[in-house]
Amino acid sequence: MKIAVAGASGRMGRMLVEAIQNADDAVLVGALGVPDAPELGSDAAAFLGKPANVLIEADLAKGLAQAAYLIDFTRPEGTLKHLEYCAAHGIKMIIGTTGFDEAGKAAIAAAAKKTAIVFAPNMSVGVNVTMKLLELAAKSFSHGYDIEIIEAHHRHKVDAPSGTALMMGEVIAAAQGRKLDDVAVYAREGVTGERDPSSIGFAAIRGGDIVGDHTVLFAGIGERIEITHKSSSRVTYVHGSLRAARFLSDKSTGLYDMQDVLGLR
Ligand SMILES: NC(=O)C1=CN([C@@H]2O[C@H](COP(=O)(O)OP(=O)(O)OC[C@H]3O[C@@H](n4cnc5c(N)ncnc54)[C@H](OP(=O)(O)O)[C@@H]3O)[C@@H](O)[C@H]2O)C=CC1
Ligand SMILES: O=C(O)C1=N[C@H](C(=O)O)C[C@H](O)C1
Repeated sequence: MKIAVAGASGRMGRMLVEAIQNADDAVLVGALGVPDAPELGSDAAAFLGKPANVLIEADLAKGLAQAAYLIDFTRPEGTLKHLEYCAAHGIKMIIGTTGFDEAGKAAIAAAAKKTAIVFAPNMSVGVNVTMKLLELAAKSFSHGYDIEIIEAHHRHKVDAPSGTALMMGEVIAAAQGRKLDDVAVYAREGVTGERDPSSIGFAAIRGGDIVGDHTVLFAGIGERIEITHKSSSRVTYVHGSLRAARFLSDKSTGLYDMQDVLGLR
């Protein structure tokens, strides 16, 4: 697989570069960075002490010249720019970026008519299996249980709630025949009044180097159930991304997520 990495000097980008360098079935053929970034023009694998002979480029035509796949963990505005180029040139995309608005998600769906895309807020096997547990729990606890989603991430994360927490909310709401937009409560402050029993609440914690923790609390009278996933390393997202690229190898168009990749649908 001829893969380019966007955000090549970011937390996920670097780990992806390293994993591709170590994979038998993948080769790094491109690396993207933002204009004016100090890393531009340097070797994407320089931090490993073993060059990949691939320079970090801001020009998409240069950075993606040989790419069949782009793995993108950047920011919504960056991903959407890359998306336009990839759709026009038939480059398959694995999108891990979070924080898209509805228009951004619609643009990804439209681009998937021209190229094949895996778009998922969490590439780890564990989180995606947890989604199935949540579906089951949500059906069983649809009455009499208050639902709260608590997530914790490192101090550098810029979006809240996390994409994973939002997906958990969507999965739970759908399992209960509801729409997350109608029931989500994203913040509480001051005299809030009693909890609306139909709501799904969110709380976001930011601090230190927390990789990514998610807990869903089903709080009833006399008992509470907590379903928790904790990431201790980004390596699970990296492995999931490469698995997603392999999944796309025989697809030319279409929008998929990690439930499709892992056969969990
Ligand atoms: N789906 C999943 O499994 C996971 C998703 N994520 C998501 O991936 C994204 C990146 O996370 P992380 O690696 O921690 O973040 P980092 O900030 O470490 O890396 C982001 C990279 O993208 C670059 N970038 C920033 N803005 C733009 C832009 N407008 N256009 C192009 N490139 C840009 C940054 O360059 P510079 O530093 O020069 O600004 C940096 O290299 C986040 O949205 C996060 O939520 C993270 C982990 C797992
Ligand atoms: O920004 C991160 O770090 C992460 N972002 C993703 C999200 O928003 O859900 C996935 C993971 O939790 C790490």
